[in-house]
Amino acid sequence: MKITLLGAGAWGTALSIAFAGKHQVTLWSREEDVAVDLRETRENHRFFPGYRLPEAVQVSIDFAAAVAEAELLVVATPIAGLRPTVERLQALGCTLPILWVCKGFEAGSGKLPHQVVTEVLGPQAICGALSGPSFAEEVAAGQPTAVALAANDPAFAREAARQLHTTRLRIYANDDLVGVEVGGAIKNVLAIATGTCDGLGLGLNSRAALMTRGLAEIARLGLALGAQRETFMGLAGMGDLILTCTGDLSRNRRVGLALAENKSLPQILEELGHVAEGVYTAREVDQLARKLGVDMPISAAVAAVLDGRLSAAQAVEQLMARDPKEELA
Ligand SMILES: NC(=O)c1ccc[n+]([C@@H]2O[C@H](COP(=O)([O-])OP(=O)(O)OC[C@H]3O[C@@H](n4cnc5c(N)ncnc54)[C@H](O)[C@@H]3O)[C@@H](O)[C@H]2O)c1
Ligand SMILES: O=P(O)(O)OC[C@H](O)CO
Repeated sequence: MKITLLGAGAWGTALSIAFAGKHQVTLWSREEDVAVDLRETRENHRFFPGYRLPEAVQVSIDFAAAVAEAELLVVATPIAGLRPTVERLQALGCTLPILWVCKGFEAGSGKLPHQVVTEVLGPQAICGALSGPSFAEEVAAGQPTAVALAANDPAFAREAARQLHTTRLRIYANDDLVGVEVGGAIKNVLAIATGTCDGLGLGLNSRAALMTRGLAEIARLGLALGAQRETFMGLAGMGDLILTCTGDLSRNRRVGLALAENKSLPQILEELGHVAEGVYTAREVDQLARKLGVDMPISAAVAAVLDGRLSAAQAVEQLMARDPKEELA
């Protein structure tokens, strides 16, 4: 299959390496210097140093040409880049099936990726999300990984999962697009919480409590948005939550660790050099939860710390000072 990846950050570059063994891959970069680097050195020194791009991967900065030669598009920008990217596709009259790999609620609108895509391209667009526990570095290195693929068309989800599946990257089709997107979005907020907790030295009990009660928050908001509870026990829910909350490769976890050192958010993001989606999604989740009347105290605390309304230590005290409640309420 001819696949064009739109976005040459860490994840787009890693996926182009993973897909290249089985498919004809084009990697489109919006930054010309990244494309030149990739062509000349076969390495993305800016976003993904240390991993070699196979010779077979074509590198392009020509958006229209990269789209024209594809049978499947994979949008690999952060969620902030999803709307502008699909608007460019719409302007080209593109009717190709589209997958996205970004995780989050769109800043400002609070929309999930599939809502953004169908708002721009219309409900007839065949599209879906590839999500789950997957650090770019490990996927590029060919380490065994399993993720979920959900779409607005279940037959497309199954076929795309079958096509993209390899012996290194297991892809499980899932019919619950909302659940897959919600799990991937909120785990980033909880990874910031867990990183902060670990950075403050609050111990392993705290980490387990945050992850477990965090999963309850994911499920509560997900169910309110129409997701299926079982999805949150799967790869895009608990799987990605475990990975991102405990793995130091996570950018979101590293934001939390740095917040515990009282570094300012601008400094943290500058040092990171990559997107940490939880920083933008925390506020959207907090607002959506309030609007829908869903109790999400951990996500609210993360939003308050990121906005400078609470210190990390104050957020912990506030969470622990809440009234007792029933676990399954
Ligand atoms: N890195 C990972 O391990 C990983 C794994 C799974 C999912 N993801 C998700 O994939 C998405 C991209 O992550 P990444 O690691 O590649 O980020 P990154 O910070 O490494 O790279 C971001 C890329 O997106 C491009 N970009 C940024 N804003 C854009 C815009 N407005 N329009 C077009 N392009 C834009 C940048 O030029 C760059 O190529 C995020 O939503 C992330 O949560 C990342
Ligand atoms: O580095 P993070 O925190 O953006 O996480 C990367 C992936 O989403 C993990 O599945």
